[in-house]
Amino acid sequence: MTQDEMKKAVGQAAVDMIRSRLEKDMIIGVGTGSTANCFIDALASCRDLFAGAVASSEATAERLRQVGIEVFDLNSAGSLAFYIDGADEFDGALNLIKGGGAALTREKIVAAASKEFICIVDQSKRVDVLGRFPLPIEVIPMARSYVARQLAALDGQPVYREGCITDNGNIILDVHHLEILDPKAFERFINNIVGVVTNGLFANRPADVVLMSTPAGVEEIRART
Ligand SMILES: O=C[C@H](O)[C@H](O)[C@H](O)COP(=O)(O)O
Repeated sequence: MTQDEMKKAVGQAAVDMIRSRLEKDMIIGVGTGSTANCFIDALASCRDLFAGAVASSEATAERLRQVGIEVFDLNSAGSLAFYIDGADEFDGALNLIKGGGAALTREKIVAAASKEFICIVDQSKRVDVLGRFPLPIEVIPMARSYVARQLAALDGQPVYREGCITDNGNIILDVHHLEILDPKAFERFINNIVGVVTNGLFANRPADVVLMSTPAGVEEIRART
């Protein structure tokens, strides 16, 4: 089974998980990336069962509209029933690293506004300790050098993502060579650096459930207690 086939399978599994819980007036949150795109494609078959979606990026909004799903502004949508999105890494507590596609800030906002976060990944995203994937940080452009110096002092190696401007008009620094042993504290610490908009750790709002695609099928993973 190829990675693309695993992404399609987990996109379909997420639709299977929520289909019977959709309601006519319900608005759901939809994430960004290649796995989220597979979810959107599978969701199209249910478009008459719910009102529409809030998108975590301009790219997702466009894809939702293409398959006939109405896109709502979060400010007029209220609380969302579900948020379905991919991730770049997840650990046993369902903490995530996200933002490989530069959509982390809007993703974090939509996740925060959602009652249940269903994360969809293939098995390559599972790690014991977060940090193998460089941690994306969205930064106000004028603060780029200042924030990079603060991050370097943490023993991380910040790398400017050349040519990437987020949907919010900001830049991304990817921090390499981290071993994130306390994701909740690290998320808060990075967010306290002046000039940081947000970082790609989802630890203070982790996923509620991870659907992980493997060649043998899709596993449902809940956090270890
Ligand atoms: O900014 C992008 C998002 O956080 C994505 O959810 C993440 O990068 C995973 O993307 P993919 O499903 O393409 O691996």
